[in-house]
Amino acid sequence: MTGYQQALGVILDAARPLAAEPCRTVDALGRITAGPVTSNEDLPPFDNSAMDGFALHAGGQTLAAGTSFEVAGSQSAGDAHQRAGSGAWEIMTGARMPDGLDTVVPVEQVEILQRDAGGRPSRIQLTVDVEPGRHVRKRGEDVRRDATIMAAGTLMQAQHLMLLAGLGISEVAVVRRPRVALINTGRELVDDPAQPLASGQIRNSNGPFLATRLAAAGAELVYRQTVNDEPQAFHAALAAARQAGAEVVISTGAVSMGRHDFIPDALRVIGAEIGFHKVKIRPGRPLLFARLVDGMLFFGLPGNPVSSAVGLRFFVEPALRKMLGLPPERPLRLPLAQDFSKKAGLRFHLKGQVHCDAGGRLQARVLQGQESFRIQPMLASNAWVVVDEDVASLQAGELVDVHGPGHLQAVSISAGPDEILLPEEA
Ligand SMILES: Nc1nc2c(c(=O)[nH]1)N[C@H]1C(S)=C(S)[C@@H](COP(=O)(O)OP(=O)(O)OC[C@H]3O[C@@H](n4cnc5c(N)ncnc54)[C@H](O)[C@@H]3O)O[C@H]1N2
Ligand code: MOO
Repeated sequence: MTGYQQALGVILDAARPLAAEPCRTVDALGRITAGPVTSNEDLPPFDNSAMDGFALHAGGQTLAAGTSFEVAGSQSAGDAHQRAGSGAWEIMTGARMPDGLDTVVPVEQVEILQRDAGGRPSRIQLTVDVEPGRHVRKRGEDVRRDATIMAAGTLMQAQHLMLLAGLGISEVAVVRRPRVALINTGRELVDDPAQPLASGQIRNSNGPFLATRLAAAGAELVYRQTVNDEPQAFHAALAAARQAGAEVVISTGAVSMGRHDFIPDALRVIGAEIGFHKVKIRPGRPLLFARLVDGMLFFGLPGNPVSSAVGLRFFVEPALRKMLGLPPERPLRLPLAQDFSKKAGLRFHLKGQVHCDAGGRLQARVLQGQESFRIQPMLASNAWVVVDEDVASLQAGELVDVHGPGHLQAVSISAGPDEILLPEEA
């Protein structure tokens, strides 16, 4: 049987980085930059006031408390540049500094000595010493024109869109999303939640989960189909996936030892090159990886819900990462909350929970209910705890590898070691 690292090597050899495509900034959430992004503008675009107050000329000297100034003009946010001349200018937060002025004193730090007929300040006096350059946000202080603002391989989130918007960058080069097809196999599966179950039927829970996770992993789901256990139906779905432009095909079910586990043979008859079948892991041992004749990558994930989740997270997602131009993931290393023992010779991927101990330090816990058919414990899980093949037991406090729920989703931290809601307690 293939070890996990060896299997990963086979997958990464087969996966190829994808090309860049332009993307409107407004649509760039969750996309990955294909190259460095450079600013064409200064941010802020001009020197401006950080406070509501009065703009002054200090010329490098501290202005002493008690100094008084005529108020020569007023400048609000949005006003174009003006020449200041002598005296102070009333100024609002964000307003462009009048030419010749270099310092702002907040309105709270002046006494208004006189007002004009309209009630506006016409003469002021400083109540504190004012350092030169105070409360002025300089042109380009945040970002200089021609500066690199993002490296290649940056996952764009709201803050990236804010900076791009702030710099007037309306389009970015992103890595094209890997196009993925999902085929759920099994004559027992019912897709429509409104349809009552006939005897022997179950609901297709893997389909919605995998579709959701694929989107979160940066892929585009171009085709999805549920098929029975007939190779013809599977071959038809494969053809439709190809037609839809899929470059990765994921199936669930029918990869183990049963009479209806047709996937390996159905792949062989169409000339697929099987990279591996069965990996030294739990859950998800019967997992299969193949390359189809046209170069499509094929992942045959086992049908049990958690096995399919592990297959996606630890086999498909590394391939997507490579296609997206991202480096391999580095797990967190966190102390284990409890003693844990397992079968040596298999790498375990466990429903885990990261939380803070009583002292506020992070810990990782292996949840109860690890069987691969059990979905409910996944609701208490915010991370995957991974224990390597050669390890048989770990003591509380030893470090373990912890992975987020998806390769683009960091571990979120639970407030406390919430017990999972077990069926008998529900
Ligand atoms: N004799 C052996 N039997 C099994 C072995 C083995 O080594 N020898 N391995 C077990 C392991 S481990 C797993 S995992 C499963 C994998 O089986 P398959 O990938 O062939 O999957 P199925 O038999 O089609 O389904 C397994 C299980 O999952 C349910 N299922 C399938 N699809 C879905 C779906 N879309 N949503 C929800 N649940 C689904 C299905 O009804 C079965 O209960 O094989 C073991 N057997
Ligand atoms: O290991 Mo199989 O993946 O479900 O139980």
